[in-house]
Amino acid sequence: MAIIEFGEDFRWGVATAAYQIEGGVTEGGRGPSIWDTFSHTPGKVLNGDNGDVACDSYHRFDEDIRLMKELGVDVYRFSVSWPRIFPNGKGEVNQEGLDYYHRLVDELLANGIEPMCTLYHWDLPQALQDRGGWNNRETVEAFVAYAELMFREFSGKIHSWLTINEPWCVSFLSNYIGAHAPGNQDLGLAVTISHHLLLAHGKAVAKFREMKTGGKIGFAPNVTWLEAYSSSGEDMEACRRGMGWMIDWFLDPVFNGKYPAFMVEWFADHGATLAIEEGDMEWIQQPVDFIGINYYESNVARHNKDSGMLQVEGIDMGYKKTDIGWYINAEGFYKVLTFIADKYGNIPIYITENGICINDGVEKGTVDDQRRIDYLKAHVTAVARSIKSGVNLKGYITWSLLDNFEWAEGYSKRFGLVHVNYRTLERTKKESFYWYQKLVNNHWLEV
Ligand SMILES: CCOCCOc1ccc(-c2cn(C[C@@H]3NC[C@@H](O)[C@H]3O)nn2)cc1
Repeated sequence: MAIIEFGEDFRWGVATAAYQIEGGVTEGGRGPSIWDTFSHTPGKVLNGDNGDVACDSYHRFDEDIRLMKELGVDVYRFSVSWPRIFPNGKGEVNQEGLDYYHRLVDELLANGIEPMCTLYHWDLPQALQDRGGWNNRETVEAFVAYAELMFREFSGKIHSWLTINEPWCVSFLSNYIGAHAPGNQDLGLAVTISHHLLLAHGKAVAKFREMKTGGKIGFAPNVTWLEAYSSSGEDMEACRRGMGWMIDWFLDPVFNGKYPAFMVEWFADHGATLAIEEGDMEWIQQPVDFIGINYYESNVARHNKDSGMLQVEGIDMGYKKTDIGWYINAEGFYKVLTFIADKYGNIPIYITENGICINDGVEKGTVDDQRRIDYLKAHVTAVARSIKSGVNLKGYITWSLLDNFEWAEGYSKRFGLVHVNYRTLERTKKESFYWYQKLVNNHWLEV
């Protein structure tokens, strides 16, 4: 057995998101979001599931925080439901919504847990969607106004902020592939939305700097690693396109002030062009303090002209799969982290999401999720390897504390260290909870 060690200043956490855990969708003055609309549209979410109740964390966050305290985590990454703060997306502020998040944050601080706040984790106020949503530049300004209010309201309490979670999912998964809310399938629309998301991010960062409220701010792209099936140019280029879509398209503008030319050209060849206005790129490249990286899977891929818009075909190499069908490949985690550090300079990185869907149920009062322990062990080891290789990694936040509403998969897919019975809302600690507790408190693990 080998011992993998982490420094005492390396931070450990758990992550959730508002629409996936809160419930209480008509309580406390909350307005509807696009995920309320989408989940209540027949056929959009598996089994017709929705977030109306979810884990009922709107009423049970004290219990959730007791679990975090028992884990011993340093950080809780949660998201704020924009329509709880601005029920109509902008204009009138809902004080009950602010009060709820003050109670949550105060309880975290009272338990010595640092709040890391994601401002946008996909639950756009429906009122803004009715006016074009992220396709409308008005939504960019509404996001900045929302961010400004949150920075001011929680100044002194929240010191770590993330603007946008997984902009690839918000733009391309939700408006080109169409699997997530609002479910459009238009590449041009998705490309425009990706630009507006980056603009919203950059303008919010600029507002954060202007307000001088203290703390750090970043954003949380989701990434993957695609290993080329062969050393042929076409296979290597296919993998660059696949990763360029998720990584370079979002990080190049923020860190280098321009979109990757090879992707701009590829999208243009498919009828999707960027409408960049004067000053946009200057807003987008506002320096961030850190970047959140969300990683789940990687694969082997090759060129296939008949394989979708990108002409990238994944190859089943026989890697073990999770219960949501994603490949398990911790080597890809190490490779993508070193790739990002090499390409974008050694910006401080938090892993803001990494975890596995394992649907094991409760037996004899526990969940023997050894496969989750194996996944976490391998991926935390990849994090340690990255640190030893010079990647400026500051912390690891696992997805997720609780089983929760996994978007279009509904409640069928379980990512939590804690099992949730969606009928009784009873929380049950899984074996992985105790494994993570030991890692978090020891700062080392045996592999
Ligand atoms: C080509 C067709 O593809 C159809 C589905 O394609 C995807 C891709 C990616 C995802 C996805 C889900 N998650 C986990 C979440 N991250 C944020 C947090 O809320 C977690 O619940 N990350 N990525 C889902 C579906």
